[in-house]
Amino acid sequence: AALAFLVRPHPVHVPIKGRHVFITGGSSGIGLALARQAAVEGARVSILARGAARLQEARDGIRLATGVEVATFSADVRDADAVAKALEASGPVDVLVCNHGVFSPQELDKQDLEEVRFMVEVNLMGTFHLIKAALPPMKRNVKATGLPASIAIMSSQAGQVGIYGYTAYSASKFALRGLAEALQHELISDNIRVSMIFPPDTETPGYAEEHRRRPDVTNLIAGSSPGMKADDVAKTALDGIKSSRFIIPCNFEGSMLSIATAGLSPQGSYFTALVEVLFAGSMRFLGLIFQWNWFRIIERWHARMKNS
Ligand SMILES: NC(=O)C1=CN([C@@H]2O[C@H](COP(=O)(O)OP(=O)(O)OC[C@H]3O[C@@H](n4cnc5c(N)ncnc54)[C@H](OP(=O)(O)O)[C@@H]3O)[C@@H](O)[C@H]2O)C=CC1
Ligand SMILES: CCCCCCCCCCCCCCCC(=O)[C@@H](N)CO
Repeated sequence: AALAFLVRPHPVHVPIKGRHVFITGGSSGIGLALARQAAVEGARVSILARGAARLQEARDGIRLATGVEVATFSADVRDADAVAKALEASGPVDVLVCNHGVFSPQELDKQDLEEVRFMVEVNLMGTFHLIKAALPPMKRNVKATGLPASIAIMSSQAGQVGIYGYTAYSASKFALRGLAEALQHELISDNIRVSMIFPPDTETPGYAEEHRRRPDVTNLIAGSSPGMKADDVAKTALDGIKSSRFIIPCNFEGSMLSIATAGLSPQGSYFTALVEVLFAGSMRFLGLIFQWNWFRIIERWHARMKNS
């Protein structure tokens, strides 16, 4: 009962029908699935990415599948001015989904510093650029309509646990956690909710590309969490955003991982808060078992490399 009183912020329903949903990385993978599903649910959808050709293909594909015309904006999220211009042109956003992301897995010792900078610039700074540009009109729109708005950030399970091969990627995704938790404090009085989505490996063009170069150890560790289809991640993400959930896990392992890494994140659901409190200890214990297994994988892998 104490928890029912404590949980903050109280959940609200964030409607998307008839509202402006702006999705970055909407020309491929999870972002494209999100755009398609938001269109089906009657949202006015805008998608942003760099490549105009893939944006056009995405737009045609969504029109074919749903009859809905999405707006497309070609910009690199690393360019704050280009992002500001795109958001100016798109009009006030009710649900901003910062889904864009790049990932080049490699041991840091072997990785180019330029690749590290690239992931941090796109995944972290790109998200700052989007939020900075979207906030003023979003606040005005919430005041005018009285409806809650949402800023959703696409993280990853590698944004909840750092694993071999993902030093820069995990760093960029962990940083987004700090951004999201602080941002929710700053925006709660404006009736703007913040959500983070934590998918496992997901079948997308980006993942297909990544899989070609990902270290075997990373494949083995990431394999601890069963992969998902982009449509399923998108559905889970949209449901969580509409329910103003702060932490949105995508599979069962992700739910356990979210309990093990709940930290002091906001929790609006009394039931989830109860589960977090009851299972914190055992999830930590399970986490230790996963780390025991991962270090065993790493040891055996290096032993094999030495002998070969
Ligand atoms: N696939 C997976 O296994 C998982 C993915 N994620 C996260 O989900 C998100 C989407 O991943 P996924 O669908 O696989 O990615 P894809 O590589 O399939 O698509 C990435 C999208 O982001 C756009 N994008 C990339 N860089 C920029 C940039 N600098 N500026 C603007 N747009 C950009 C791409 O378009 P363009 O290149 O034309 O700019 C494309 O639309 C990422 O944040 C990723 O970290 C999380 C967990 C698992
Ligand atoms: C209580 C303990 C339970 C723990 C079980 C879960 C273990 C998760 C292992 C890490 C998975 C990393 C996936 C990265 C996906 C990704 O982001 C890349 N494909 C690039 O996009």
